[in-house]
Amino acid sequence: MTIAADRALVWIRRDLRCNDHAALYYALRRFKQVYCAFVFDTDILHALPSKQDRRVEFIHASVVQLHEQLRALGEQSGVQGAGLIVRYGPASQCIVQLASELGVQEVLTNRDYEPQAMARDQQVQQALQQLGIAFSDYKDQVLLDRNEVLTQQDKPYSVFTPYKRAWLQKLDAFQLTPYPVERHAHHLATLPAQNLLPTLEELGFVRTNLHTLLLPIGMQGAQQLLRDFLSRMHLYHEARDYPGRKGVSYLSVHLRFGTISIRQIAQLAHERAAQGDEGAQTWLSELAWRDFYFMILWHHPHVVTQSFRPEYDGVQWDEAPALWQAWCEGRTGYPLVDAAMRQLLQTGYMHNRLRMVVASFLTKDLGIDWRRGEQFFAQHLNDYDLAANNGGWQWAASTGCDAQPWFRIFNPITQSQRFDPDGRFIRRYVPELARLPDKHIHFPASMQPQQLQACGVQLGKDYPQPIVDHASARQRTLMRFHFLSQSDS
Ligand SMILES: Cc1cc2nc3c(=O)[nH]c(=O)nc-3n(C[C@H](O)[C@H](O)[C@H](O)COP(=O)(O)OP(=O)(O)OC[C@H]3O[C@@H](n4cnc5c(N)ncnc54)[C@H](O)[C@@H]3O)c2cc1C
Repeated sequence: MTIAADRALVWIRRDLRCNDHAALYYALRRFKQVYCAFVFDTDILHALPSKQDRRVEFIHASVVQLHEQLRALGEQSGVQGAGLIVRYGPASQCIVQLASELGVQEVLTNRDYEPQAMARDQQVQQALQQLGIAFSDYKDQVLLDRNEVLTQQDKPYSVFTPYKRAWLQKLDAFQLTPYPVERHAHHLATLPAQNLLPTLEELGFVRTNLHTLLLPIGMQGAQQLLRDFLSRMHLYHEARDYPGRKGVSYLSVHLRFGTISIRQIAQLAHERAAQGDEGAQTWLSELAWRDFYFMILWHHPHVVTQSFRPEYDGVQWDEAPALWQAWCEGRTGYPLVDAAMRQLLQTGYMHNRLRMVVASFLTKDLGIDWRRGEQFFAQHLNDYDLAANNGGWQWAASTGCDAQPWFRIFNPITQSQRFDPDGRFIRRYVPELARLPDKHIHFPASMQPQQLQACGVQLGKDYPQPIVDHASARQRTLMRFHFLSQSDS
């Protein structure tokens, strides 16, 4: 193929890898010299509520790793001194300035679907245009893009099952073929002499407990997790709902920051699913949910602040500051809810079943607006992703597309009995209940004080009394949502 142009800049954002990378591949194929850059965006960093943030640390470590990977990739193809240019400042300005300094003809990047990021990209595109520099973006974050799976009337789907059916039909080998970046790596450019990577401290952040968690970082870490998951993917459909078991992939943070390619993992699942592997089939469905929520966010950006279904904005939520505080701190008196919230606070991760349980508990047992819970998750989840988080919260609160019906209310005790039957997960995060028998660990308030005492627990002192009575809370929720019964019937 003929190479027409001279230089390009690949702007890396939530795609912190150099294998199977759409924008990098197209840049290397079309340009003689390709630079890669990442900006620690102060517009995002300054808005974070704490200077101790596992995500910033994860990104920082992954950026350092990516720099090394790019350098090695260049060396394998005879290019010395390749790597990642790292800048700190408002991304929209830094990228334009860098593109101008390097004298590139085009900035290439992978497409983002969040409204704020799209506005930023538009601003960058306009600024570059004034300098005569082109801007292009590529599908990389998702398997099928916002307009690739539409109904027969060319409309976006709002129900998951038919979406998934159409999604699976479209998901052919072509969509899953990896981009062979390595083949064109001889077009990586040697970096300008001054290229220093800032330390985490220089970015104004301090270390968290990230290194103590079982969370390998960067491209290498993602592949390590994938290898582990591949050995048990066939059991996923049976094991995925039990937080006490190692049933899920734990890849979400890597998908969030693009340290792993969605095509790579989907291809592996697709091959196994085609051979009838039920675990792989179920896992592939979860990847479809991911695309589904990206698609919903893009077509319906109002979901960021409002209910997907406008009539649900009429629900009157409670302020309930004491209940809110107890939920945030994992002190509700419902052990599974408390264990889940403590897992989130201690590790930045929460199992999917538990996300559903605590979101239901906040909205339907405590009557608190889903947006507050969504924000709390946004602050604490390592894998926080606007599309999936908003989709998950609106599903649990019944305000979303294809959501849980409003009259279906999770019982936090039976959920616990069903999905953590021997209390293994509860015991890990609520150690004060460790000595309770399996039968009672799901709801200590049902035990006699003497029984509790024999297990070393005094309710109200060692562990809280339940902050609400589930049966009464359920009735209040049915009343709260009742005005919708006309429109739903
Ligand atoms: C209230 C609520 C909030 C959520 N917030 C987020 C969030 O901020 N970021 C996020 O990535 N996921 C979110 N999810 C979806 C899901 O809980 C996580 O993706 C999953 O728990 C991550 O763990 P895993 O990688 O081991 O998942 P696995 O079970 O191994 O699934 C593999 C991948 O599929 C995708 N996936 C799985 N379930 C969903 C789903 N329901 N919606 C969208 N994608 C899915 C994720 O990318 C996940 O990594 C939320 C769910 C709920 C109910």
